[in-house]
Amino acid sequence: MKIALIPGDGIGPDIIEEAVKVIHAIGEKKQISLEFNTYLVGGSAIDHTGTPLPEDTLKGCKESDAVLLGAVGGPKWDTLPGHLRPERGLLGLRKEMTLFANLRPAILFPQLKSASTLKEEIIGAGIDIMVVRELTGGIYFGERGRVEETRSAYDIETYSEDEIERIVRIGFEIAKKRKKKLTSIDKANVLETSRLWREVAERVAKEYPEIELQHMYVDNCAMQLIRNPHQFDVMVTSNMFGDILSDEASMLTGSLGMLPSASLSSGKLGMYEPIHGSAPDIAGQDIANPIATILSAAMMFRYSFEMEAEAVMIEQAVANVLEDGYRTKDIMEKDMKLVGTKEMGNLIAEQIKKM
Ligand SMILES: NC(=O)c1ccc[n+]([C@@H]2O[C@H](COP(=O)([O-])OP(=O)(O)OC[C@H]3O[C@@H](n4cnc5c(N)ncnc54)[C@H](O)[C@@H]3O)[C@@H](O)[C@H]2O)c1
Ligand SMILES: CC(C)[C@H](C(=O)O)[C@@H](O)C(=O)O
Ligand SMILES: [Mg+2]
Repeated sequence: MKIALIPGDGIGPDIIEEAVKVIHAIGEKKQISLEFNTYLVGGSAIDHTGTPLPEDTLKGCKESDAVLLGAVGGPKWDTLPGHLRPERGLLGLRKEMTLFANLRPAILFPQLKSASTLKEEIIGAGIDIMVVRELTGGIYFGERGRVEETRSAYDIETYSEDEIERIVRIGFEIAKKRKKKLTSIDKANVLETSRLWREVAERVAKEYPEIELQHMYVDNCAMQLIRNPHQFDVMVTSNMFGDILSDEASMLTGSLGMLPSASLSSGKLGMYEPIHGSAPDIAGQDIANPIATILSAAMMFRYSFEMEAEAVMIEQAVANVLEDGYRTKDIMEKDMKLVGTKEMGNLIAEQIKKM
């Protein structure tokens, strides 16, 4: 398996190093031959090549079986003009690789029940929501600009019927394998793109009579997620709404440092990335939680390599380490054992070796 690594900026290199340890542990255990190649995207790419998305990165990623990315961005590059921002490198990579479907599972490990922002009586049996975020369209990719005479700026949201249909279908297909409930989130009381989104979702729903489709406005959804997260099984939504709602959902599971993601195309090639950013405030201090990235590696085995047993092995290793009481700072609680980024990675890799 050929894996492209993009450590990126801030805590990116630290968390990728730990995920690589875990992937190696699986490789050794299951005798899988692994080839890693490292590429630049984001701030580090700007520093070395002058552009946030170098050509050889794009080529290398397209020629790999999967891409594992840490995070990009940071204050060092904040004053650069928009087109040179590190984040544009990441957006460009997703677009060039047609990674239109971003799966962001928000799952609460039972060991972290008291780290969740939810009250114990609301958590009940646990949290398991799949956020399906459209990733290559909408306002993040629309026309944008400034009108200097009027000191104004604009960002345009556009969605075509085809773009909506392909992501909504992914939502239905995932719901089919889960609890058969799909919530489509929009702002159809205001936005024309959302009105089209709803029409398309309704049309596609006719092909999935076994799935219960519900529409919800995004503002209400932000509140319902905290009030009663159990009403959700699969959520499907636009690029920007999915970005925001998935960060919100992460706190139900204890920390932003716990949430992985898979960015998928219609083929097997995918990119796997934690949902959090480069966390400049804690970079280089050995305190970042590497679990979101390690769980993203599990998703890589599941979706790009179609190795479900290996994916489950990684998830089980994470659960075992949490069960043994080890915690990074962001999920630390009374009577637990505080460990750093590296130690957490070592513990999870050791669990795999013991399995
Ligand atoms: N996918 C990506 O590469 C990505 C995603 C989001 C933000 N960003 C970029 O990252 C930079 C910082 O953005 P931000 O501060 O708004 O968001 P962030 O996600 O980097 O951090 C938000 C907060 O969560 C904490 N946090 C994040 N990941 C953590 C982890 N693994 N363990 C422990 N704590 C963690 C941070 O310390 C911070 O307090 C910006 O340049 C932003 O554009 C990149
Ligand atoms: C950094 C940014 C471009 C990115 C996004 O908006 O997709 C991030 O917030 C994420 O959630 O992966
Ligand atoms: Mg985000």
